[in-house]
Amino acid sequence: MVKHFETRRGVFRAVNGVDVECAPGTITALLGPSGSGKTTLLRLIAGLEEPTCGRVFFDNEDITSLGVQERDLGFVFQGYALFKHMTVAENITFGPRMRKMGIDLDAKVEELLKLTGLTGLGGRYPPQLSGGQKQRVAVARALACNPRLMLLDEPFGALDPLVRKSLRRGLREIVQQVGVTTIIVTHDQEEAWDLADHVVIFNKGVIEQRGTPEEVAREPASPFVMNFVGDVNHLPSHCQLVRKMGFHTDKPYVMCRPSDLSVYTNFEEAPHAAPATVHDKANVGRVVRYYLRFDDGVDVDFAVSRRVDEERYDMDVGQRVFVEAPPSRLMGFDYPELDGTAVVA
Ligand SMILES: Nc1ncnc2c1ncn2[C@@H]1O[C@H](COP(=O)(O)OP(=O)(O)OP(=O)(O)O)[C@@H](O)[C@H]1O
Repeated sequence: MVKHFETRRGVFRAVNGVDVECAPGTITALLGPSGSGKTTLLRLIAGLEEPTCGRVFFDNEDITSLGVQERDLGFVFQGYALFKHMTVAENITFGPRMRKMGIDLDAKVEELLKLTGLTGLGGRYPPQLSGGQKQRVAVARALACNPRLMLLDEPFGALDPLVRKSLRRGLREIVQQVGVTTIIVTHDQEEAWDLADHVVIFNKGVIEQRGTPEEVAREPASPFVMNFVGDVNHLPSHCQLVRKMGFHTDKPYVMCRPSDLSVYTNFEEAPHAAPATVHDKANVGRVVRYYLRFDDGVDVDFAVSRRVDEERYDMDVGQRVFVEAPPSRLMGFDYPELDGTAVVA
């Protein structure tokens, strides 16, 4: 799929040759920085945007020339786009009524209210609902026509973190029960990781990596993905730690995850480790975060759960420590490789 936009500054390559396949009944998350082309791809799949070139298939059926209404899709938009002057039940049955589906509408409403945990709220109007309830109405409405594919664009954007978390779990259960193939656009990694069977990492209109959340987290395919997915330390590649670990790269910097560091409090335990001093310590919720400063002045973050900290570390500011990082978990990079800013040509 390719989508170029003509702009006053030149041709904007919003989607620049991507190929995505979604297995039936699974959730695929399109994840990437702002402007990387996720929403544009969703709109191309939906038929809301015409491709510069490329095709969309449902199984072997080419649906590229079908209009939005003919594609059998369910949408959940960022702001939900509920009809304020209609009740929840009327919102849910809007699609089936328009399409004259000839189904038992009351039964459908009851089924979808139950599925989305909204039983009893069918008579309310959207302004009488909480943000989370509105979001669930939007999901119920998207499912009302038994779509072949459900598309969600930042569906939890406007909600507070706790509500988002519980709705995510709810959405996953709903998708599993209904078995509808789902594509969700998000820039929130936690959301993608919690929800998706597959994640597709976008950058500048192309795919940097795709795989299960575990695969992408364990084996990032590029510095961009490693930096985008999870915490990383950036170190000069000639620093003490990198040299002591015997890691060689022709790039000027090296990345390593705080969780991949091994920290020892006795020199005897790790005679080949790089010596450092605990420079600062912060309790962040259930995590204890240490800031370690190597003798060459380079700093790294090291984070452990509070439980592990109590059992194993409990280090004090000023304490000497000895740090190792497995070379297989280090990655050389240069800053331009991390840049997610889109290109105008
Ligand atoms: N109609 C258009 N004309 C010109 N440029 C467009 C048009 N639609 C989208 N773009 C540009 O294409 C790029 C990709 O946009 P898109 O909305 O797909 O990104 P995104 O990854 O979904 O980002 P976000 O997370 O911010 O929504 C953006 O820089 C956007 O400005």
